[in-house]
Amino acid sequence: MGSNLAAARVSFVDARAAAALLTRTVRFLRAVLRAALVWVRGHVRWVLALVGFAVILRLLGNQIGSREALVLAFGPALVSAVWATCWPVSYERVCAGPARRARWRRWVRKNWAHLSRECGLSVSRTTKSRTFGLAPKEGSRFVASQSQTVTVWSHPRLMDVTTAGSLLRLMIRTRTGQTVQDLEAAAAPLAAAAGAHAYRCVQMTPSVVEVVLVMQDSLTQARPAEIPEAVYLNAVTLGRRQDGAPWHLTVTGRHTLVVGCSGSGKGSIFWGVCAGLAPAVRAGVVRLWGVDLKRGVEVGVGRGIFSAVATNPIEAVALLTRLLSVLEERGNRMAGNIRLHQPTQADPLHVLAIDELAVLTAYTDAETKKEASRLLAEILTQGRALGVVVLACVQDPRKEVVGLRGLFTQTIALRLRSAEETRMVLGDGMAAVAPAHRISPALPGTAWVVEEDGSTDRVRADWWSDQLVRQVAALHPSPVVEGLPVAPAQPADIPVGSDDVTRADSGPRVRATPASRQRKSRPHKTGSASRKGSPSNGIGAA
Ligand SMILES: Nc1ncnc2c1ncn2[C@@H]1O[C@H](COP(=O)(O)OP(=O)(O)OP(=O)(O)O)[C@@H](O)[C@H]1O
Repeated sequence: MGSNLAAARVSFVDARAAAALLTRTVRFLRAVLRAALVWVRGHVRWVLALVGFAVILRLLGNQIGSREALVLAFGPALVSAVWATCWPVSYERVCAGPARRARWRRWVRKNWAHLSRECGLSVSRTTKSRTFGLAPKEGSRFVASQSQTVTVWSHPRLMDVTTAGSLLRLMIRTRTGQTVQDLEAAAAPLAAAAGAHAYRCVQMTPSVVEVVLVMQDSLTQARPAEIPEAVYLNAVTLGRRQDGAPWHLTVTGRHTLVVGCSGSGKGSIFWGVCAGLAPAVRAGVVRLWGVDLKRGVEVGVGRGIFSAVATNPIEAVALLTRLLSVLEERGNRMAGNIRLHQPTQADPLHVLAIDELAVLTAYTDAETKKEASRLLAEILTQGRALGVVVLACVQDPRKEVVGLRGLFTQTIALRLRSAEETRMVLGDGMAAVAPAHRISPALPGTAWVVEEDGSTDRVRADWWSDQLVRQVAALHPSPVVEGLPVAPAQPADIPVGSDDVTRADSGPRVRATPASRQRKSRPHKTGSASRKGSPSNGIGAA
């Protein structure tokens, strides 16, 4: 009985293994067949010519030649299909990628005259031409001329066509009477004709423009962020550009405004900057100040890397007041000595990161709003040279919501609701070349940015999960906790008396700034904060 059961179990396991093997084999064969069909479709002329040749040979009675022609027709399809199915990466690198790029280049070169004409880049003029020839007349020949009207086209010169990865680059020189703006205006129809996902124009010289067509969208796949290890001050790597190159955002000396509707992925950029600076925070050369007006849900996850956190408008005003005092003290110290602040451990770069700026500048009571806007405007106007920079995220870019929009020196447009919003965020005329309002909701973290040279680029931020943020916060905690001004009436709420508390647990030690010591004992000057009483526990406890 027992041996029967064991035998039945063995045969059941065998049957399951056989079924699994069969399923895998069928799947593999289906994938090979699909790849072979793709290959045949891409080389249809080659296949048809050889099949035709094989048929002719067979009709002529040459069996062997006919078989060889068929092997030549379908052999490469089979080899490519097996290669592509089993080793897709090497197939793409060695075979499919170079062949595809060569096809793009050939297509542009071959069709340039047609493309340029259809995209409105060429002009034509009609001229009369006269042809001369010999005509017979009464037995003798004489020279006769014939006049006809011909159309002569003049195209901009296609100087070079290059490819790299999924990019097709066309270097175009204007024809006489044309401007680079004409070339840029034709980039959209050129991209549509080439079936490109996106495009951008870079002006190389006063008469040469490089049109970069993105033939395959490399931003469709979300990519998780990596825990930063090196100390970078000037810039952080936020994700990738549409050509696959890393997307670096300059932090030092810039105030950054991130605009995107709900769910557009502002969190990725917020954490890309804050977590990207975390090693520098731990080293003591950067100090992060967090204002999270979504009740602290965003900053709460990685609170450890912040020196100070505010989670409601009242706390935010207190935090801004404190930061402004740091800025003023630094300004007094720098006056007449240096013009641009250089971050050091004793004198770090201060980064104020605000999530949901609108709560502070539009959706709170009038007095708090006014005070917050005043403080923020001062920080924005004076901070750049004094080593205090701002990163602010907001959903609604309208002037009545973000009145300080013009004081930010760089903007990132995530998914927006309308072309009008794109214009507000990126500037006049940008809705056509950087259409942030057309970003798919399925691609959160995708944004349009305007480069320093005025060119635009599409980028996608890497994805910061809560777990990753927590890991970064645990790995790179801020060695300093800023004490913020509190109203004397309720001093017990926050760790008063420890202005700059040096954390005992980890990281390099950073001494308190003289300013913070001076301000420690002063009563809070800001009307709204002191009026409303003490900020809650959210402040000062990083
Ligand atoms: N870079 C990214 N890559 C992939 N998915 C992302 C990325 N960024 C965000 N997401 C996804 O989009 C969702 C919304 O992101 P996020 O919370 O950052 O949006 P938000 O703009 O801050 O929205 P809200 O203003 O409503 O808080 C996330 O839960 C996540 O699933």
